[in-house]
Amino acid sequence: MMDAKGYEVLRNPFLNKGTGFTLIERKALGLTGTLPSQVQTIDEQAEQAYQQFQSKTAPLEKRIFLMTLFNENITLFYHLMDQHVSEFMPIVYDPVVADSIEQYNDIYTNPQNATFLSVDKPEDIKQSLINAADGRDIKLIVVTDAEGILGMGDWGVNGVDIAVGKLMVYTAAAGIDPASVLPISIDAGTNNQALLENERYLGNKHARIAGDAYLEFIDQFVTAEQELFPESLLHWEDFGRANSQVILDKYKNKIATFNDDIQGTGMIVLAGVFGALNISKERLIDQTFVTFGAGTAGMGIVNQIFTELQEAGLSAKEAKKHFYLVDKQGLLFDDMSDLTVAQKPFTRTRDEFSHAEELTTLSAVVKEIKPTVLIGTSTQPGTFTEEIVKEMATHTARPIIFPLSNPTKLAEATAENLIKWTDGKALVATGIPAENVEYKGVTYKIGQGNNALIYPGLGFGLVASTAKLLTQKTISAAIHALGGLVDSDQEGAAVLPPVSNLTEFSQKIAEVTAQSVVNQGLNREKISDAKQAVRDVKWSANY
Ligand SMILES: NC(=O)c1ccc[n+]([C@@H]2O[C@H](COP(=O)([O-])OP(=O)(O)OC[C@H]3O[C@@H](n4cnc5c(N)ncnc54)[C@H](O)[C@@H]3O)[C@@H](O)[C@H]2O)c1
Ligand SMILES: O=C(O)C[C@H](O)C(=O)O
Ligand SMILES: [Mn+2]
Repeated sequence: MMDAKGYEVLRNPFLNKGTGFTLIERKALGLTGTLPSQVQTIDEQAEQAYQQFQSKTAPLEKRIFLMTLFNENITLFYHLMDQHVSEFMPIVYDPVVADSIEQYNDIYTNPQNATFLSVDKPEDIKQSLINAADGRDIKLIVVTDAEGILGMGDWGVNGVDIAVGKLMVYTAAAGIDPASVLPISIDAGTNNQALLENERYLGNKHARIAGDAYLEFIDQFVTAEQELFPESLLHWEDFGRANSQVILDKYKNKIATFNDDIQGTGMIVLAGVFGALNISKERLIDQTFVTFGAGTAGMGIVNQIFTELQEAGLSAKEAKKHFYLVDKQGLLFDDMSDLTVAQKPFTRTRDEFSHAEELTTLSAVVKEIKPTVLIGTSTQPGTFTEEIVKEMATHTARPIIFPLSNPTKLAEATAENLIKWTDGKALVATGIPAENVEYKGVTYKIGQGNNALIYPGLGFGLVASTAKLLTQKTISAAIHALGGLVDSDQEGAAVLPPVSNLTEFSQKIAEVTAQSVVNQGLNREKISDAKQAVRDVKWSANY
């Protein structure tokens, strides 16, 4: 790749600078005459590209423009994104990434250097990874099988865009070298009937392969991936409820890996709860949690808070009493036959209640339990109703309410309604970005309770410190790094720091993560100064 010449250089987005090539470079690379005579600085190029970006009105058009730019000139793309992080995040990532996944077949363009692995061709795994890496030294992989894309269900091969989007946030937020990353789609088939019937669908046109055959394919993938990129971090994204925890448990003590929906979400939500408690001046051990939607994310959140309650001195038995899980069945009881492995330890018994059989709705549970914290990862829009929220607010001075389901159309409530219904008392975080809420003369800032606020720093810290494993100790350290970054005394303060500071706090999370890895002796390479190690590998988007 480094010896590329002429159009090979211009067509390689990792190498291309377009009109940014100096005359000397043009001569050396055989580009003389292939570009107009003026040489532009990257800022001049960025200004022109931004103007073009702004001329598009539809969010999906904006996204297509940015993806085309990415495919042409990666350095310029990130230089521009650096200047407009808060504006670009919702376009390259959630929520607009959801539109691009839904319309993938119709707007298909060059797949951003992604790897496509087919469950029908296990023999191709290794060569596919080699082809897509194209000689690059891969340090970070985001892989999805797209069975649970955000809250939208199964999107088959279209889901590759979430892996691409997550990686773009990694580089924009934490500064991981884009040449060292690889997005991967595992095409295990799809159970999305509309896709199967769509003539333009680009993935395997058969039902999802499940069970042992599926897990065997995953294992072949992990083996090949580890063999080819032994120092890489493997990030799992948007797998289905039945597989996500199983896969994580299988590999978490063997390789550097994490599941973003389970662990990343657990981390950001606990950080948000801490932020809220800083404002209300209350203690974690005094909270009662109702989680609505006890799936991958919901149980990741419960487990993270459960761990923290024990850190705070509670026994496992005492800590469990703080949780009430609500899923499709209503409150989850130990006698139910359709519980997941993750749910089982946190169920309740019917004899705890005088009318257990009535606790089949969120409304009934909130009335009965009087929670202080309500978390939504249910994929069910509008389910945090005015009645439920007002009921909660009558028993709790500062109710903590996080409607986290993505994308926008699936959120359990809007921040604005939560502030109004509780007369400004609710401490709110939402999954997607939310505007400030003006209410009775106070400006309420709304934190974004999205794992994107934490996984880039965490992952980059692991890569920079050449971590062999991710431990609970490191996870806790990273969560606490995010605390104390919000001015909680200001009226209407947010529970999490703003996305406009994403690069700043991702750096801090990365440093704390790297330090924790080194403290535990989990680094592969010798590292004398963890902070310096993070600075050393940080990539910046300049020529
Ligand atoms: N903000 C974030 O950082 C973040 C992170 C991860 C997931 N999420 C969002 O959380 C949602 C869930 O994601 P997941 O990966 O956990 O999916 P999942 O499928 O694993 O879990 C969803 C759960 O909701 C339950 N559910 C469905 N209908 C319900 C109903 N009517 N009442 C109660 N429960 C119901 C399902 O049975 C399941 O247990 C998605 O919308 C996703 O976008 C947000
Ligand atoms: O992708 C996001 O916006 C967050 C999260 O990973 C999700 O699945 O919703
Ligand atoms: Mn996700």
